[in-house]
Amino acid sequence: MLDIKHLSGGYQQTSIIRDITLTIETGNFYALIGPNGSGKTTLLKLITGVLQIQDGTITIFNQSLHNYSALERAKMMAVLSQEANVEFDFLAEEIVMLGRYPHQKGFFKNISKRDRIVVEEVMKQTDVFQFRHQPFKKLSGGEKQRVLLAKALAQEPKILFLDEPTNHLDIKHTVTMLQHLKEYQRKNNLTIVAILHDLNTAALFADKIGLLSRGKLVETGELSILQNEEQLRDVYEVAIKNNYHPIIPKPQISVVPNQEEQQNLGLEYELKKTDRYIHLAFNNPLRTISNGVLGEGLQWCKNFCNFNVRKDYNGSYPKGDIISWLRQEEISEYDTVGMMTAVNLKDMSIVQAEYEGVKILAVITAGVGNAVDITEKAVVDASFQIGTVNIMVFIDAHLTDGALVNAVQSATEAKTKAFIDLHIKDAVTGTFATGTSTDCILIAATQRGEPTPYAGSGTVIGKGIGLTVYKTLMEALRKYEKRSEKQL
Ligand SMILES: Nc1ncnc2c1ncn2[C@@H]1O[C@H](COP(=O)(O)OP(=O)(O)OP(=O)(O)O)[C@@H](O)[C@H]1O
Repeated sequence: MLDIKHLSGGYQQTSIIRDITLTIETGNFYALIGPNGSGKTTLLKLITGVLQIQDGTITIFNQSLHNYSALERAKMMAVLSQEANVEFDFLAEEIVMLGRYPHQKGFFKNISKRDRIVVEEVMKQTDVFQFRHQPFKKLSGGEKQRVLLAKALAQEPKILFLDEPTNHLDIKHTVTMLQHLKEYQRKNNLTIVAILHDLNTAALFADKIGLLSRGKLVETGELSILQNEEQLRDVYEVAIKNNYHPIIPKPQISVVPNQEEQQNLGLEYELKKTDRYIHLAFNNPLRTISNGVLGEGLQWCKNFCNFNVRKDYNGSYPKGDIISWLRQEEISEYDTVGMMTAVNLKDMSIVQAEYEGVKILAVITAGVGNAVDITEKAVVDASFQIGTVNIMVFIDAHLTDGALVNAVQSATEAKTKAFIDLHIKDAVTGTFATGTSTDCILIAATQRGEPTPYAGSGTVIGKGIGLTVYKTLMEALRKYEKRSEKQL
């Protein structure tokens, strides 16, 4: 355990670090974050004994730092400093071997078999084994950094101090280096104290965080420090929005730069309609939430497509099919929400309305062959009928993520109401259907104006969505009904 109490210190008479108290548990990966000049490197230098402390105490494994001899310290802690470009006139392997020095015995410090094994192992782990016979100075910045990390690991320290270890590394080597370090940390109960500038990297790999500002510790503790937008904004003097990594439950942050004023054309779009597909193209990306086959979840999209498929379509990779159709039409697959339907696209309904100054557009294709009452226990009939409701709602307003979810709810309530009013039934249970088994929905907002947190039935936008979706869906369902009757 590393225990720091009321620590102050710096250079000559200047106190850079002021009254810092913090504990780092053994086996933790502790990330020190903070803006340039906040004192991170100075704090590391005080902890590693490079700088004299002016006040306070540092206790490592229950002993004052000052009670350790130089050799004991070298065995206990290794440092990977920022000075990766020091010009050593050695081969890469010789540099790494220097890390074994505190473990070597005798006057001549002979290299043992174990030294060689450790050096080979750490060089492989840091992906520099292939450079072992090359002069250190001829390596690239990132390769040098990895060789110096290998040297630090060769020391087999109990505490590893890293000053911006990923500074020169590309994304692959950043991730692999930190993954190796995590593995090392777990296997050897290694304590890592790392200065990291990239807060998202810190969030992915650190167990605990310390936030420094102007030589003071603003906060130390859990990763939730990275979710405090206000505190980060005050310390870094830049607007920050927190969110989550899409795959793993770790916080991530996005900086919000001052945007150049861009013309947002609201709900202006071009509509292309063929027998095969409907395409609405907007000039500006819209904030979207959808369960589209393509572009699902929260995204920013400019293109919205609904593709017609045969009634017996049974693609094994529908997303891939949509991507190939988009490519044929030269529509970017990266900012597109793509849906599928077996409904005749001639029966698409489109309604634009305005409610207290908010414009709302609904584009719907509807069939009810797969109508289902979601509250009944019956098994869903898997046979494919022409029967999907694809709802696209475009709103000229600024919706928060929560409001987007609210909007999905409002549109869904309107859909169910239309089903009930038209007495559409679940073919298996005979009860009123609440939707169909493969319904798709998109809410897209222009994000013009002030953010609004709600879009439920108690709000103008929510009501607007409800009324527009209901009207559009009723029209689409009537068209579907007419065509079905004709076909009978
Ligand atoms: N050798 C030195 N002598 C005097 N002052 C120094 C010295 N090194 C750094 N400082 C000062 O100490 C303060 C903190 O510097 P430090 O390098 O600890 O910050 P940092 O948080 O690591 O910054 P960065 O993110 O830019 O690396 C700065 O104001 C810096 O000018």
